[in-house]
Amino acid sequence: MDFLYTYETLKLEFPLIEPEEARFAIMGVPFDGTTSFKPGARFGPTLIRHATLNLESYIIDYDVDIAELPIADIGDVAVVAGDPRKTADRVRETVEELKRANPNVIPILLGGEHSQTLGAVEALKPASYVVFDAHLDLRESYEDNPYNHACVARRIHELGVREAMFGIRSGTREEVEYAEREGIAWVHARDYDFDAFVELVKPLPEPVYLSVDIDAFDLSLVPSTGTPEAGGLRFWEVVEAMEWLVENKRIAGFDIMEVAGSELGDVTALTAAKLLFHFIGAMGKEKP
Ligand SMILES: N=C(N)NCCCCNCCCN
Ligand SMILES: [Mn+2]
Ligand SMILES: [Mn+2]
Repeated sequence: MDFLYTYETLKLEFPLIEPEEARFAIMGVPFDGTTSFKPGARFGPTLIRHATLNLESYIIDYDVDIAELPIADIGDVAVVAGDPRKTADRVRETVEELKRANPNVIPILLGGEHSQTLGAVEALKPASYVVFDAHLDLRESYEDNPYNHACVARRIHELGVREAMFGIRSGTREEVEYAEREGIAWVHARDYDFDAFVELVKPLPEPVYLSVDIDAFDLSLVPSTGTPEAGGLRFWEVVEAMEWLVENKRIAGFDIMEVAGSELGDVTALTAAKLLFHFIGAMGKEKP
């Protein structure tokens, strides 16, 4: 099917199907118009798709071959350079088109700045937002723009979506106070463990939107990202949390954001690609 705002890109290497028939629909959002520190998020979606070429489609952990699952790739959303709100509007409209064509499909965004998660959340209207991130992203505005990537969790909270954040190690005093005042739960990367995750996420209402800002991981795994921060989470810590969510909660959508870089085979994209395959594999295992 055709979408108003997407265009064709590099695809995964195994056969894909049309979005109308798919259980998962991958879409790239190559937006980096408000990147504050390290550039290259516009290449994130392409770098992640390219990095998947290195991976087996058979996921050894789950005895699932994701090449046998119904996956679509609808390409990349055409961005409005420098305008995160207009681009997120296109993301929202694209996800709405997708859900109209196939109400059961789970959109998977590859980004691209975290600002773009807002468009998907607006379209999907989840009850809860679970996010792995180094940053609180609770600013009222950043660099004169309320739709900057550093404000995305605040905009989502304002929609009435319940939030829980993990891997946090950066924010302003105002953001910390806002979280406290608004009852937004977050766990510092230093304090993170599986039990802390389950305790906070268990009571959350469904469906849940799961967002992974790639900078949540330890810097050694994700050197190419917009605002890198030392001291993050291990790969399997995030995978184990994701597995619990997939087993225990209805998932509305998933994204892997803030992947940047300028070289094929970048470590960051390899981390993101493996996480992507594990998400699809875990979903394929749990709910056939
Ligand atoms: N959500 C985010 N990614 N926030 C990070 C914003 C950039 C903070 N720079 C502060 C630099 C002060 N010298
Ligand atoms: Mn971040
Ligand atoms: Mn973020």
